[in-house]
Amino acid sequence: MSKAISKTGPVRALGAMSGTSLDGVDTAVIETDGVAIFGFGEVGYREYADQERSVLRQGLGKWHGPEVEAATAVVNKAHAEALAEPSDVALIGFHGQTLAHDPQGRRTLQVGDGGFLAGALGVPVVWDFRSDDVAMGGEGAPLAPFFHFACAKWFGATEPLCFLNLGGVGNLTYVDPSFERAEDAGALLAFDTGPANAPINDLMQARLGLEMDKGGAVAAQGTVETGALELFLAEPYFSRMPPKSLDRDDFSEMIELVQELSDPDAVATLTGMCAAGVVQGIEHCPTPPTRVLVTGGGRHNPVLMEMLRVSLDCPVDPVEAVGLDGDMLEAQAFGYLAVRVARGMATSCPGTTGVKALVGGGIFSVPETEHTQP
Ligand SMILES: Nc1ncnc2c1ncn2[C@@H]1O[C@H](COP(=O)(O)OP(=O)(O)OP(=O)(O)O)[C@@H](O)[C@H]1O
Ligand SMILES: CC(=O)N[C@H]1[C@@H]2OC[C@@H](O2)[C@@H](O)[C@@H]1O[C@H](C)C(=O)O
Repeated sequence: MSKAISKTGPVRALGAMSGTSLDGVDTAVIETDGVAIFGFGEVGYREYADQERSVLRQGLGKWHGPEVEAATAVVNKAHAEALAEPSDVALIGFHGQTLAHDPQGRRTLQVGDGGFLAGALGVPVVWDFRSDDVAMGGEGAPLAPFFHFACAKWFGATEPLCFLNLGGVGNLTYVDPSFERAEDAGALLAFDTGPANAPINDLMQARLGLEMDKGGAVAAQGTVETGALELFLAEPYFSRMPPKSLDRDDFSEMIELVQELSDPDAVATLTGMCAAGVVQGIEHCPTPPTRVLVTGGGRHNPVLMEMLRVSLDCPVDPVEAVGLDGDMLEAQAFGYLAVRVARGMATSCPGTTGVKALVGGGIFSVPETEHTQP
């Protein structure tokens, strides 16, 4: 297989994402020239074993030391397995696992070694997508917005709309598809809306020994406690102008706000907090979006989706409504971004991460030599 990436035309790239929920590695093929999407291909999923997940969990919030090394080994092994198929790809975009994120301190850590994976898989790997943006004063997240812009063009959107990712953390991208390029000032505004599923999962685990509130079944039995919700919304994060981003556990103390509540009321209230963060966030959009397209695991939670529908003035649908795959959008995004990095194109801009100028972040590692800048 040729190790060089052609300078023009579509590339078949494989993206991999290990998200803040710590459930597993999503992989997805995308065909793109770094601007337009030409097609979507095979998808895969490699779940973390319980023991692996607990190693990752122990690494959360740490920047170095044995826990970080152990988490790196888990991420390397899981991705070497997850990315072995399909083999006929020209490039891999490897996000890694975020252990810690502190843009104000100009540091962010996604573990996993792209140089090792390039050697193991025999395919060039783009990785460490966030560090350059953070080093240049950006938030380092979210990075999916350039891909969201391409998705809007792909399905023929003509009016401003939002993509909402409800993973462990929530993030929103406002897209104005009347602009020609994602880089154009005003085409994109993006930011993290607040905690999404992470606190719900944490509470479900701590109280009921369950991984998640499947189908919103527990929340559906409860009532949102408005006092706790108001305290949550008083957090300065919500009035801060975007772009802005969060670490997975930045709001971990919110569980204390629901400590005295019954299980159903506590879960309902955490679900309400996720929805309220989104509703508050949408107020920051330059114009009201004509629709909200929801991606990530939270779209499978009907209680959460209904809370959004009753509070927002536009249709709220899963991204499947426009032919996209909400379980794979982030993996596709990092395949897409890898092609942009390989071709020297930007991956973030002032509207997406608050960085002062366009940034094309990422390390490009080829199988023979490691850690080569593109
Ligand atoms: N059927 C379901 N019912 C309720 N919640 C669900 C369901 N399926 C998934 N979820 C929630 O979605 C979470 C997984 O979402 P997702 O895979 O988008 O997260 P992630 O990609 O790891 O996070 P992030 O986008 O923050 O990096 C699960 O941990 C769970 O909380
Ligand atoms: C630092 C980090 O890993 N951030 C993730 C996280 O998960 C959701 C939200 O917080 C988002 O900002 C980002 O991921 C998506 C893929 C992004 O960069 O667009």
